[in-house]
Amino acid sequence: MRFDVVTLFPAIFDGYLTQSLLDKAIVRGLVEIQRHNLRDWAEDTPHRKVDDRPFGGGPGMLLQVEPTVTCVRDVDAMCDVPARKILLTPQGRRLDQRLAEDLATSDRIMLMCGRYEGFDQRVLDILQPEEISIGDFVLNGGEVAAMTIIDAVVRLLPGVLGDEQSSLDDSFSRGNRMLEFPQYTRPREFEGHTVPDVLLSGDHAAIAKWRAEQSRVKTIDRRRDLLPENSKPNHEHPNQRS
Ligand SMILES: Nc1cc(-c2ccc3ccn(Cc4ccc(CN5CCCC5)cc4)c3c2)n[nH]1
Repeated sequence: MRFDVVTLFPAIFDGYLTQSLLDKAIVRGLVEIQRHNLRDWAEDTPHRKVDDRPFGGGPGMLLQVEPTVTCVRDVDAMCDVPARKILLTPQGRRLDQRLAEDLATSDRIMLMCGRYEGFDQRVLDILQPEEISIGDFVLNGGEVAAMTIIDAVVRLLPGVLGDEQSSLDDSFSRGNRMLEFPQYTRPREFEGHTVPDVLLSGDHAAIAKWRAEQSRVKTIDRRRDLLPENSKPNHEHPNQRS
């Protein structure tokens, strides 16, 4: 899979791209991440301006339609595979595991990271990107949201996580909607806190039963909304794919 990230701050991704899981996946050719600095498509030099004040007044600045549309079209044309265009915004469809699984089926994804007060509306009207939010809070730009999407998607790609780390039985994966059971490792006792005996018993049926019960109790306590009897569809954003 290839990600193309359009951003004013490509350096924000430096540390993230060298972290082990992603670095290994890139090295193994399972994923490719290309960054594109929107400022390289600015019309006028030397200021390389890509933002301007909103018509009608209001706070802050907006990213202008001309450099953005030109940039996205040029980036899209850099590779034969057309990119699934995603614009990060607080107003988008909420990212959840189902959407991450859907994104993981794409061959190429372009992540459009805005800054300031966002993009001129005509960027959305012309390019018709899918709009995705990572939660009901306002970040300072799209880059952290873009990294979140990359993180959630890359781990789902075949071969990225070793079999022993499979994402198959994550909470939320493949329709699983229960919270995780408590997990323990050595030592068996720490400051008087011990490991539940059942986990040391070697009785795999009893362990599975205990874990299922722990998940159920935790889910009822913290996220009743996840229980099958309470589930409701994730209302898709009007311009979202099905
Ligand atoms: N899930 C999620 C995604 C983002 C996100 C993504 C991209 C950008 C680009 C710029 N911003 C900052 C920003 C500032 C102001 C407004 C508009 N105002 C907010 C409250 C009243 C009107 C919107 C946005 C982003 C934020 N945040 N949270």
